[in-house]
Amino acid sequence: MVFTKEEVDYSLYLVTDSTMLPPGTTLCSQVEAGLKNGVTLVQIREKDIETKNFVAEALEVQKICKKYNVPLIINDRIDVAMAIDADGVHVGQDDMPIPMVRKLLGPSKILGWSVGKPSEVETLAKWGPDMVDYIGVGTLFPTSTKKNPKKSPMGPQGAIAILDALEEFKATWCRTVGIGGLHPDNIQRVLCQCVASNGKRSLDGISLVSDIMAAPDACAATKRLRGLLDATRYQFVECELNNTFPTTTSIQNVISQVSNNRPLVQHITNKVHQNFGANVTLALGSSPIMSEIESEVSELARIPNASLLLNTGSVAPIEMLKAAINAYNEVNRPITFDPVGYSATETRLCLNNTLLTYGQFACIKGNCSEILSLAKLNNHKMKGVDSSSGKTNIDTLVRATQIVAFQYRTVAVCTGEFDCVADGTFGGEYKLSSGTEGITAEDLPCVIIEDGPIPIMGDITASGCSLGSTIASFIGGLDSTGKLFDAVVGAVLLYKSAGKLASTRCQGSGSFHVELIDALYQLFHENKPEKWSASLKKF
Ligand SMILES: Cc1nc(C(=O)O)sc1CCOP(=O)(O)O
Ligand SMILES: C=C1C=NC(C(F)(F)F)=NC1=N
Repeated sequence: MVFTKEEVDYSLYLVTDSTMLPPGTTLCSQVEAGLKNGVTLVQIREKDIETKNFVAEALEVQKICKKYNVPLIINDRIDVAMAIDADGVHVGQDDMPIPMVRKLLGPSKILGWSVGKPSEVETLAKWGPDMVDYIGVGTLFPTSTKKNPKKSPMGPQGAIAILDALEEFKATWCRTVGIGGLHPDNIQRVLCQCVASNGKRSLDGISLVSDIMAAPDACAATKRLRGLLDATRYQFVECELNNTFPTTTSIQNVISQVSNNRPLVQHITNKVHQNFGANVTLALGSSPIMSEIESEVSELARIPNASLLLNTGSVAPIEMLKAAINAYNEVNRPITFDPVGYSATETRLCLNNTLLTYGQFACIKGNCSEILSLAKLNNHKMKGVDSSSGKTNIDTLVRATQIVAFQYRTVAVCTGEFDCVADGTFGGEYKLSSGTEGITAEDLPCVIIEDGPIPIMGDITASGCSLGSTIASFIGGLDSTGKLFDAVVGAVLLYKSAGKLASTRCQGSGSFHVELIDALYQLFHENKPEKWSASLKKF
């Protein structure tokens, strides 16, 4: 049977490996279990195997694929592919050059290429639509399946760059599958985040090896993967993600919910912020815990209304930070991420990028420099960890906030004299292939919160960090009907209003600290947002 290229379903692409089979299973039994439960494309990949055995194995697998009417791709071995009349071939960058492979295979066979950087996309685009039919985009996450990996994990943000290159070089025919360390805990995040910046395409599927080949129950493993692919929503928090414009009433409801639910706000943060952050959290009727103990993080995440504030000024070891992200993502409890000094040093850039690759955040909050850097609109390094002194115009700040919200599928906050809040969650919706159907970052809902300059805000420690505590409290305190965007906007509006109020009452930076806590306490417990001084307007 010959498959026309248009009808190939790339959604769940199994790549085999006979070196990781659990006891009692065979290569064929694992492949068949996959095909029975939703695998849509199979690739035989054997690194060190005698050709005779490879051919025998390929013929066996081919027979099973025919039974399920699924195409069979051979990795690297074009001779074997031709010998058994397989449906296609997959080659890597160091294998036989694509034009030669195409010449041997003929025009109707499926030809796949491993792609790890935009320049390789430019090359395939130049070859045109008769050459590469699909690309394996990776390595997304660390994996032990591929030996001597030459590529370091690119994460979803790296995949976005590849998708952008396909759009830039107009390789519209080319399909894409993500690969490398894909498992149920990161697949929906990948499907959500890996969208081209023009919104016109997302991954056409995922490709994996060990999640199925090493599974003692390959049927169950495949069913789980199929379920994640067929879902249309990635609900990474328990509250509502659909966006409506926040009103004083909806913000009042948020505060009532926080008051009633008294969220546990776990702070993993820098030493300077700890004490003040805990007091801000208490002023907001919430319960702070400053724990950096890896072994208790799963327990804390399971406490009702738990909420994590991850402020990367913390010196906690990266493994502990990863464990915390995992623990909260696993139970759909919110994480507020504050990439302090995002790109001020190589160390911080690497740490923050790793963490951003590693988890899904309900909110990413930063100052102008941090958000501009995250949005790659700030090509020079940040000056220290304080927000940049240079004035950036509001349009640029809004765009940067929207880009961060879009690319990380989160509610992004950019703080400064004007605070911007943009909602990039799309209600948690995602689609294979068609991305956000053309909706781009600049289409995202964005609000601006202002109350005039409050210069003294910059004269105390942890004022920015404590907005993080406020956001984490508000998100953590939501009921399942509460809306994420309302909570974040409400937190920023309250914090700005309290800052202004405290600045009118204080005698200097020392009393400002105290007045700020009092103002937060009073405005929170009074819960009359219509009286707050800060203004909220739609961008
Ligand atoms: C075959 C392969 N190619 C990769 C690439 O990055 O090109 S990563 C990889 C192995 C993926 O295995 P697992 O799903 O077990 O992580
Ligand atoms: C190295 C590889 C990278 N990607 C893919 C696939 F996902 F199938 F495209 N297969 C490989 N063998």
